[in-house]
Amino acid sequence: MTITAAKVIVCSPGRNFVTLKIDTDQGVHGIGDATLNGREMAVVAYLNDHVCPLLIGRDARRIEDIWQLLYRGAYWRRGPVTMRAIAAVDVALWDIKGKALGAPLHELLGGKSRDKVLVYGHANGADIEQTVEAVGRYIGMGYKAVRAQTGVPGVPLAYGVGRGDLYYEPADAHLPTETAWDTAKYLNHVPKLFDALRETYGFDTHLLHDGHHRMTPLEAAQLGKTLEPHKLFWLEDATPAENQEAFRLIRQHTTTPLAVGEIFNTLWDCKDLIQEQLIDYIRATIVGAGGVTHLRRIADFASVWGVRTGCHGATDLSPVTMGTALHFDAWVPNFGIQEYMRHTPETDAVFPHDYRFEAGFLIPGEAPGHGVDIDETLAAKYPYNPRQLPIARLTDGTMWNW
Ligand SMILES: O=C(O)[C@@H](O)[C@@H](O)[C@H](O)[C@H](O)CO
Ligand SMILES: [Mg+2]
Repeated sequence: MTITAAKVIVCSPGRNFVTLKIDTDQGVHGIGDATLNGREMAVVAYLNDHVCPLLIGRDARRIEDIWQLLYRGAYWRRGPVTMRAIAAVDVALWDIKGKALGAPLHELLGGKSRDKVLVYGHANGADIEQTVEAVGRYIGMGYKAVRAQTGVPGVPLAYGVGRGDLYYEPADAHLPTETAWDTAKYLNHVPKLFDALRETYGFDTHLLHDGHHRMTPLEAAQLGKTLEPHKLFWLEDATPAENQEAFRLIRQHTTTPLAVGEIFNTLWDCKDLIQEQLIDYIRATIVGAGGVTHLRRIADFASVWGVRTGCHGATDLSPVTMGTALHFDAWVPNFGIQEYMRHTPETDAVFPHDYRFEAGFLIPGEAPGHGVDIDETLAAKYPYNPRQLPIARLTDGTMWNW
């Protein structure tokens, strides 16, 4: 089965997506996601100029060899651009293999370990009252797990506070929106949110929270300790993780479960975090971490150390990544949870898919491959719309982590 064409499709049905379509001489095609929020065109160039020409004429069945070709063969390893390009090729090839064999992706991985995938939704509000109401709406929709973020008094445009009920897209302007940050105010305020949530809804719903890389390790340790009585499912991205050792300090001070990894690209970004059991959940996902082939390697390594998966699932990961992740989640033995931020109806129409939400779970579906396609005619109606993620500055103007 020979690869005859590889085409990059950029579209913006509400937000930007980069999609790779690979054709074969047997009439079977596969789709992969290569979206890198705010830096999309770098991956487009990487694919068009350096990867697609390498694929033509190769045997589409040799997924592992093509993965190694793109990883080792470039000489320059790792990084978000390279690994997203590799992920797009890898996912398209798994899709082709599934379609050629008439098997859904989870069958190729080893079959289902579970019939449905536990997901968490995103509830947020400008203040505690609004966030408590938003969490109630998610519980009303059947969610068993909800991430809660709230505005912080004195911190304009705090992370995680959306503008609508269901949809949240932080990449909102051609040039980055400036937001403010004050960790002391945040640390005083957030525990009050979780007091209110536990008082209102009890302990039957899993609650999660995202620190979005804003705290120092010691501040994160303090927050983790304060939130112990609230029994979070996890505290995410408590501190930046370039320095994996930073998590040792947090770990030594709190039993609040820790999750990190949405910006990780390879196993090398989380090797120490996992083998020293400094985290409980690894949040790397298909598009960020080199596709099914590499994420499976990370998950297997994590399983040795009792670390569970918690794939990133924000809206900047296209339905192609979501569909693929759900097959992965249905198979992976050390599954934890899957993030699920809903795509808009415009996005869903451009990417017809087989997965569906049912009472707090997503069901991957039984279509061959990953079950997600692209409607190219519809996609062409939504041209690229340059958008960047916001930046954050401390009150004295110092650049901080958004
Ligand atoms: O946990 C999450 O989903 C967030 O951290 C993301 O929304 C993140 O901000 C975006 O993926 C950035 O593009
Ligand atoms: Mg996050």
